[in-house]
Amino acid sequence: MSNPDGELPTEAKAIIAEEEALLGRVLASLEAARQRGDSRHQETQGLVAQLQVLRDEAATAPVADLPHLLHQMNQARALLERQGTTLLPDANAPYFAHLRVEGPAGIRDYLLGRTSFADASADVRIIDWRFAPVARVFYRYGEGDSYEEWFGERLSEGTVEVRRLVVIDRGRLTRIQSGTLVLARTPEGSWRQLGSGPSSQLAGGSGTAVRPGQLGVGEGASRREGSLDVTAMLDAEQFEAVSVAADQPLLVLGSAGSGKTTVALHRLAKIAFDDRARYPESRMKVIVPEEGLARLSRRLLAPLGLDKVSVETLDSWAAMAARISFGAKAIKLWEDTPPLVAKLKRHPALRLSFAARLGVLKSSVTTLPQLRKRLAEVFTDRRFLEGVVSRSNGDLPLTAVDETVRHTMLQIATPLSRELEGVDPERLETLDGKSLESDTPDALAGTLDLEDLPLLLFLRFQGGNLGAVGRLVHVVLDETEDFSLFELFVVGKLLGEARSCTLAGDEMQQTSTSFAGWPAVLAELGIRDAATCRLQVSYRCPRPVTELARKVLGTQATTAAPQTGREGAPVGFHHFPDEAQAHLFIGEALRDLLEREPHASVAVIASSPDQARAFHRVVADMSWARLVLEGDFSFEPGVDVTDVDNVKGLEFDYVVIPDATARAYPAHDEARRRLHIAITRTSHQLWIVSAEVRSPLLAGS
Ligand SMILES: Nc1ncnc2c1ncn2[C@@H]1O[C@H](COP(=O)(O)OP(=O)(O)OP(=O)(O)O)[C@@H](O)[C@H]1O
Repeated sequence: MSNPDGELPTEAKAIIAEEEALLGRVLASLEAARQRGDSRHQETQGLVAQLQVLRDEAATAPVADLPHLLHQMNQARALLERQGTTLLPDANAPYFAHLRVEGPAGIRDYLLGRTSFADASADVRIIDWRFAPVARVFYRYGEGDSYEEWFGERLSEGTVEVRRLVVIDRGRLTRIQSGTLVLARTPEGSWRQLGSGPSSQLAGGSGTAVRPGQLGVGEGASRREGSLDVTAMLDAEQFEAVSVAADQPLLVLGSAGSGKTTVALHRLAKIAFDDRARYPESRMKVIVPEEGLARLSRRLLAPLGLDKVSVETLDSWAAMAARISFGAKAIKLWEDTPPLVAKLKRHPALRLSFAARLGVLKSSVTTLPQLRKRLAEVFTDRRFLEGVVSRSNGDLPLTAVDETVRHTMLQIATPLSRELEGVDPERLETLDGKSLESDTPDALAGTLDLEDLPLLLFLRFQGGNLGAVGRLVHVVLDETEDFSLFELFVVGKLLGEARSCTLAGDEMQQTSTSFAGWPAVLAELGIRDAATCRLQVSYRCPRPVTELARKVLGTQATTAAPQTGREGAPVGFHHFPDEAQAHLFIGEALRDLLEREPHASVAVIASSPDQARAFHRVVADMSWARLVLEGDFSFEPGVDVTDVDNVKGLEFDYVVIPDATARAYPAHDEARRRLHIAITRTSHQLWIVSAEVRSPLLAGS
């Protein structure tokens, strides 16, 4: 539904006029501030003006209100002291929400933004969403609600008169959302009213008018700079979680797309802002399992003002921590550990076996060569490994013992190059110029597996400490269900006694069977009293997608179904006799889609890198097609051809699963979770394509 400007209801026209006038006032006020001097000076002026307003209020306020006003003045003063690096609000997008309250001081308009600014003479108040007490009113109450909030020592009561989300793009108002009323400016400059209802509450909204067999619902037809800022959209439950005291460990649980990453990163922003001295950015860290999510997290942190916080993948973090801890310039790593060996080395059963052997493992041995030797003894000790397998309750097969011993023997063998020391180097090259070791088991000699690093750090800690690895004041672990207990142990030691951390996770998205459960995760980190929040609303996926995702999970769905208010296009199922036909069909559909919707973000999520490569050949010559197998997503419009292991935590307008076959996704718990992850990356429309034998997980769909 859309109305041209002239046909807008009177109420809508009044809202647009009011918001335009407000923005005009803000921009004029900012321009005046800018002209009065450099922005730093003006920020000072803004805060000084704010202080002046508070002081004026204090002069006439009842005695009972004074503590509250003094509290606010103190905070403004603290801001003044630390505002050496803060600037005026960005005139391109100075705020993202408008709140009008009728309270003890009469009617007041507040604008929520990322940098505070006040101009009393122009009646302009931009407040920082992280800091201003009144921001709580915005996040906790709806339009027309009466509110009661403690600001410092004072109970403030009033009514929320206006609560609107706005998008300002390059200094121009482009979107207003007031309850279910959504108004958007067209590229031609007129205003139209978009469909009402919960579907329009997400970025871009979603259409349901899809022709059968056609991919695309119009989301990528034009550029989307004008989408609502998620900071403005945090729901009351999410804001509550963001506001949990910094020294309280917080576990954020929820189904795919419920906003766990959003909450964890906003909490980080709030903690950094509230107490910069205690929580400097340089000593906070975000650790995630995959490169793609690391890149996305960096992109999300930048607008929150946290570009200095380091975001690392588990592997790069462990490699760096090990190098620092052991004072080693480089550690020769083998990144292609056989899957079964990797599974054993990350399994909770190994942690239990280590615990049982700690008496033997505990010693003053702390150097890398010594600990490496100790680890090699463990991984060639069949009796010990059989114990691990039996502790895994059938999760690890007995063949894991042989594989681990064989792999370890090759790693501890003397590298061929050392054995052949003194021999003419030219004679040690093969005909194609490679070294004698490459591509042979000898290449393994002298290497460690990536999975060994947390184990070595664990062992090193038993001997005393972790050496020079820097302490952390707060850490965000995202997709925590994929961290091994050894990794968690090391993180716990780096956090020290304070244990200030945010753990985001969803047990239904574990990609291996090594998840030991949330109590074990907390215990390993040394946390006894975590606050827990379980996010209830699925924001990313429309209803047809969440419903299919639940069905695919089957008995693996361990929690209640999330609420999902958003309708959307039905899931498209397409089956072909053979793979070549399926690929051709998808290729054509993508070409057609990208012609109609050049700004769409699409993922073709295959079950494995080989399958991704196979499909990519079909579209390789298209400028919009990218093969992404190492998490190197660009987040640009176009098609990313990738595999399930790359996409955790990410989202795309359109998702195509090209190989929903019985081979790729058999009736197996791990396959259920993997298919569920691929499915839930969808923001707007999902296609499931299969050839030959269809996956049994889709039976009845
Ligand atoms: N309150 C909200 N209103 C509207 N959109 C929201 C809200 N909270 C989060 N979102 C959006 O929902 C999407 C999913 O959020 P996010 O990635 O944080 O979820 P997640 O739980 O971490 O997902 P996953 O389990 O897949 O990692 C994002 O596009 C985010 O901007």
